[in-house]
Amino acid sequence: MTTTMIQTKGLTRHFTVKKDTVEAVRGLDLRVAEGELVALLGPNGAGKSTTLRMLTTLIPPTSGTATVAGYDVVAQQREVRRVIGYIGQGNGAAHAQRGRDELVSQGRAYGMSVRDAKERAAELIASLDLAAVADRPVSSLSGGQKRRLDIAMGLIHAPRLLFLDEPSTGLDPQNRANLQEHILKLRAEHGTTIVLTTHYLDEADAMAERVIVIDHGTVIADDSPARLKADHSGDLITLGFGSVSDAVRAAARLDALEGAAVTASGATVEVRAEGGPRLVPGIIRDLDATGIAVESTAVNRPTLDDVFLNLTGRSLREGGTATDTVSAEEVAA
Ligand SMILES: Nc1ncnc2c1ncn2[C@@H]1O[C@H](COP(=O)(O)OP(=O)(O)OP(=O)(O)O)[C@@H](O)[C@H]1O
Repeated sequence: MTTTMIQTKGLTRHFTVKKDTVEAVRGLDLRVAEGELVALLGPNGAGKSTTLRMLTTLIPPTSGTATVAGYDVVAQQREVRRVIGYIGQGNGAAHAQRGRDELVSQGRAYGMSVRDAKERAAELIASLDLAAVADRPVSSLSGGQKRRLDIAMGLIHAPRLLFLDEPSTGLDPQNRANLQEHILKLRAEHGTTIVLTTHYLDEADAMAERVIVIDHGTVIADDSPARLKADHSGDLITLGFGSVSDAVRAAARLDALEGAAVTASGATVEVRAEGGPRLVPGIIRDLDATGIAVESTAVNRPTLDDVFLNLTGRSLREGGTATDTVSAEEVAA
């Protein structure tokens, strides 16, 4: 039996803006077990931050209930705060201070002795790779180093549960990869339960064993990235033809393929189906036999964006979001 770390029932939060009501979170039912690494994935405005802010006691729910480590987020705020670490969007430490001093002050604020706070700060500085910069003013740190310091601040009191709101927003790809590695290491070393929000598809895919997809304040899917992709999407086969009429004829023929969704656009036909790489040779042979030459092929694996598109009819992708698209050769390999 796994210990429940987070349990919400009908968790709801409304905001009133002028006379309008914004239903930021609508009746969320969630359970997160101790030790899980869960990503809340959704577009801007889906309700991810509002959910975290309720779970971290920063704002009360409009209705519904939530417990964290067995404590009620409304009635037992102090107990909840003792067991969690929260790294919001751009916490930003005081800039003239040295990172190490920031960490010790934060530890003291949690009631740690100076000695314990110093010891823990030194540990975190080492494990988050901050040794070279910990004694410099925070204002001189790079974005990636500041974000790692934010994480150290959230971890100073050794929380059992860490909330990370958009941990890598504003970081370049190298720093993002670096940060992800640090988070995974922390978890491996301390068994910390981690809940992070992200709208980076690749981040959710690479880090989380469980992805909770949120849209308009409700959960629309909840599973491992691999299962989500297998259940809600298929491979995308793109076929290129010499003419629009060939593409139209090919699409008509491919429509007969069981379990496949076919769309034609110009001289290109897209087929969404399971087991794409295995289907392609047969498709080429079949079309060839009916006098339609396939000029190019590509097979792309499904991404979490395809899952979201399939579930909502909209794309989650925003500018700069990486994909896990691979070429036909890689798929076949
Ligand atoms: N303090 C507030 N007052 C009014 N509306 C709010 C407030 N906070 C959030 N909202 C609204 O609630 C909805 C959910 O916002 P929330 O910040 O939770 O989304 P999100 O999924 O975290 O988005 P992002 O990825 O952009 O951070 C949005 O429509 C937002 O405008």
